[in-house]
Amino acid sequence: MSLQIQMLGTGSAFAKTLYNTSALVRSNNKNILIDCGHTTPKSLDDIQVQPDQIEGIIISHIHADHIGGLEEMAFRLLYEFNQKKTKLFMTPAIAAILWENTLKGGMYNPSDGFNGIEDYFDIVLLEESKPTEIVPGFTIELISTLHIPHKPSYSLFINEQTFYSADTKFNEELLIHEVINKRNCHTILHDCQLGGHGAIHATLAELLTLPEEIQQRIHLMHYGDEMVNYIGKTGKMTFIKQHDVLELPQ
Ligand SMILES: Nc1ccn([C@@H]2O[C@@H]3COP(=O)(O)O[C@H]3[C@H]2O)c(=O)n1
Ligand SMILES: [Zn+2]
Ligand SMILES: [Zn+2]
Repeated sequence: MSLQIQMLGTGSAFAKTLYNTSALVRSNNKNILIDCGHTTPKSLDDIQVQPDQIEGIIISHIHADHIGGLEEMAFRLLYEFNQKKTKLFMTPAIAAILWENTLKGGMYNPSDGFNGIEDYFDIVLLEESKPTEIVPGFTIELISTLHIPHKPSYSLFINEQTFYSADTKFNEELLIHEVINKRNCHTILHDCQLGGHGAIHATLAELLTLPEEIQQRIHLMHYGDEMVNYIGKTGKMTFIKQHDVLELPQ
């Protein structure tokens, strides 16, 4: 048994030199994506992983840097890979809006029988806050986060031991009580806005207020192109880079 996470991108929504923040989790030879932004298919191609090698995609929320690559993935599976489908793992709240609010514009094609999201993907609904083994050895729990008010968005616990924030405002209570005290996560992948104030993301200044023993567990992701100016200024936290691989505890 092994569990690895490889960052496909570590960039913010508007980064131009970094791919969108998303990750490839490998569990016992099954590949699962965490999010699929508009640059994710290119990043997968860089590491020579093809769409038909992806078992499924977990959706954290429906901003384009997290779901903008879904149309390409589905169309390539359909037209280049012999009508294969991949799974989409998401909560009912995301499922209720993903097709109508986003995918339908490009993918609605009734004359060929493509009327809805289930014509392109195998939908797997996940209950919020309920750990679910989605492939052998890989359990996720989706936790509602503070991102855009009234828009569903989720962080993930992986096997109750790793925290992947996706996009969220700084939430000290969640980090201390749920991530550290309750689950004692030793690996934390956290979004990081390098400057400005934290309207919808955790800022570096906010993350730096955490105790050092928590900071040393944190790998920063979802940062801007100006990251190079911040090397050495992140306390005990480190930047994870695109295509870096971490072995995760099981
Ligand atoms: N209230 C908001 C809403 C959005 N944004 C920017 O738009 C991006 C959408 O993707 P993201 O990765 O959530 O980051 C958001 C902000 O850059 C923002 O800066 N403020
Ligand atoms: Zn984002
Ligand atoms: Zn977002």
